[in-house]
Amino acid sequence: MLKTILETKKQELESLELPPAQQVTKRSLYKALREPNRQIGLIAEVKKASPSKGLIREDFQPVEIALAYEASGADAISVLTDQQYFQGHRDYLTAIKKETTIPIMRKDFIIDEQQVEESARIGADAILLIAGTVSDEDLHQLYQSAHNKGMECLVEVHAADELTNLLMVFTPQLIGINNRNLKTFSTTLHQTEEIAKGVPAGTMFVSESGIHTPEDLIQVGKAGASAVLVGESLMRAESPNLGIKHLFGEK
Ligand SMILES: O=C(O)c1ccccc1NCC(=O)[C@H](O)[C@H](O)COP(=O)(O)O
Repeated sequence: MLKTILETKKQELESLELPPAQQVTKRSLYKALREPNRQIGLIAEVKKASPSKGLIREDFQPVEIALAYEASGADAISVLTDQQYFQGHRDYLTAIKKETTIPIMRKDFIIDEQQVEESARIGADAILLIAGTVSDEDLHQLYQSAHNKGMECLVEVHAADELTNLLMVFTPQLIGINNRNLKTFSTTLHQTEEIAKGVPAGTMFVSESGIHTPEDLIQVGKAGASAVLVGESLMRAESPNLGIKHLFGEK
């Protein structure tokens, strides 16, 4: 699936039109996750659909969802901007940025410098970079470019060897461990437990995907996760607020 998505991204790049730059202040994702509202930080994801689950939330009002996430104590928001596979849009991120006060991360498949510039122009405070989508050297270039434009990065890995190879090139300030197998779409939190062993001491990491319950939070927290990135379980909840309360075991 990842290969298919990347082929689509390359085609989209051929006709990418950069938007005018938004005059916005940058908010620090790193700072927000160093000082989370709860014992473990939450990046709440605005996610209408996905390749693994199809349509997740029919009543999809991205700004209202983001505002409810913020009001419920999320430390940051992840916004899917891929249209073809997730029914996202870059305009959702711009609109959410204007109405919120917490860091907004662009969740897309960023493989080219033009997409980094586009991310800055639409108002992203941070971008997701995914190991294995480009060479680790090119990933480092994109990482440095994002920082030069005032943005931060969540650098995501899906396997222990991916992390080992990445760390031979650079050490990201924030690492994401994705529990989802992008070939089978299955998720297991054992991914976090295993890959976390290779995260350098002092480097924050986020456990992503397949997180639904307070027990899941405890499990990845014990593995050392500073934060979690959660989409589906919050988007399927009756309301984002109730979804977050359920996730943290709050009344
Ligand atoms: O979610 C998918 O089906 C998917 C398929 C292929 C590549 C990426 C995919 N998801 C992106 C993500 O990493 C998740 O949206 C994010 O970690 C939240 O996961 P979840 O809480 O399980 O919705």
